[in-house]
Amino acid sequence: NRRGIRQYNFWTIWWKNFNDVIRQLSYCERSISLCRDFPNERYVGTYQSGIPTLCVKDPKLIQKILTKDFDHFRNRYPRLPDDGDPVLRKSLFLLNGTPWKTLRKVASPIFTLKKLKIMYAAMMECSINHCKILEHQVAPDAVLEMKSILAHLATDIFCLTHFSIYVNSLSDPNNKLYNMIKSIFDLDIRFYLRVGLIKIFPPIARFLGLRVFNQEMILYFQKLVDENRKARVENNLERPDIIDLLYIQNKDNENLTVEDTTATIVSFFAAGFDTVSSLMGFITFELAKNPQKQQKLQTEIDETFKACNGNVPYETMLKLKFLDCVISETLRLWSATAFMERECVKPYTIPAEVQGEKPIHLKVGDVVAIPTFGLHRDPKFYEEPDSFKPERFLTCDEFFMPFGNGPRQCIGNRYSMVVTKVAMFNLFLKFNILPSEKTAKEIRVLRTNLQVVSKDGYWLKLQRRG
Ligand code: HEM
Repeated sequence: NRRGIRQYNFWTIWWKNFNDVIRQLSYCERSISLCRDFPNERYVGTYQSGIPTLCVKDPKLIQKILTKDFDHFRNRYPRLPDDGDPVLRKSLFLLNGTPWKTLRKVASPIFTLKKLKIMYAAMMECSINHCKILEHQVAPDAVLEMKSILAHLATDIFCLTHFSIYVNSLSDPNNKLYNMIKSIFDLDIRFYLRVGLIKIFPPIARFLGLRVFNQEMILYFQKLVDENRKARVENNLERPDIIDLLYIQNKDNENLTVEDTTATIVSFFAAGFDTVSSLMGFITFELAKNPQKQQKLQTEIDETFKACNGNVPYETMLKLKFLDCVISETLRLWSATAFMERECVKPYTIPAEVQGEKPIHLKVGDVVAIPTFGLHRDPKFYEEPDSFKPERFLTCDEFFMPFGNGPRQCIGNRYSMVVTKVAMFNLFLKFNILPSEKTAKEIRVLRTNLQVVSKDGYWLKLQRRG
């Protein structure tokens, strides 16, 4: 209020906090209510665990903050505290300043469309194999929790495209690598207690040797990366995968330590694995609830499959229009995070533009949040914002930032799109996906997860197609 920023009044803040605790609302609901309660404000003042935060809602201002004025907002607001772990500390997601810039420059060329083409055959192989296992091992019309089924597929694709390792986790659920990847997301009460203690009492946490992430998992990945790198260098091996692109083909590889490479790979898994399997889970859920859209997608898939004699080239896969619309509409409705955050690293002024506004002076350390989830469901930008209407993306040019924007946007956005296209193409080619008695009427988002996932899972019926 002192800086001339509108916010909820004092009692509403307390009432909303109380309501949040009682009803266990998710961050997504907060993101939506911030957008809908202040429809005409370009920005709103809010608090996150007591930290004053400027919540920016105006697409033009957001674009400026993320791109043109990026120099003022280079850092992501650190949600996870620094626990001294040499691997976590070097993760692309958490790095800031020059070390972030250097690593981002090294890692970005991995994910060009040309480089992703190298991995397309591996993605196709895993996906076709996965569907074959489902066809042979799962009873017709079985009701399955689709996210966990698709997490097996994501594991297989991630492991083959990162390390050239075949995991086949659906047939071998005890596979060590699969279980290590799953353990990244063991965000149980112990995880939050550890993070809380490291944040609030760092000396005690250091004394107790507490770390944010499971150290067995970090050491496992470190060993895997090290052995994988050594085997390639010693045997002059070339592989169509991310280790090859990041380390072997990289001219700056001497500057990349095992810790850098492990941290980069772990951050790809941590940032990408759950988001990709959730996206695929949400797509199956939305299409099960909207059978006409599913049929429309299957027509596109069947025609393409026939036209290519069953061998769909990479370029054709990328051009599938309706599949693209289905993925975009799902990303709009179910953005991976409720808010994106930046920390102000250089004083910044937001000039007054509208009557009643004052210039806002942001200081170093101030936090800016962008309510992506709420903006994607804002009726100002999207008609019937809570409905699943993929066709809107044939013409839509409204606010749409599922992968963020600017130099700190998601590095894996193209990779995610190719993996999801391949996986959904093969799945809907072979199966119809239908609701069952176990299917939730509507999705309730899990409050305790850092990413947007369904609390009740994605229980759906898998029916083989003719
Ligand atoms: C559907 C899948 C995914 C979604 C929706 C998603 C979304 C996002 C979002 C919203 C951000 C923050 C962007 C910003 O602050 O501007 C981000 C950052 C990031 N994502 Fe993703 N992501 C996905 C998959 C992946 C994958 C597959 C990878 C790795 C292969 C990945 C790696 C990263 C990394 C490393 C960052 C931090 C980048 C940096 O700070 O330089 N993501 N992602």
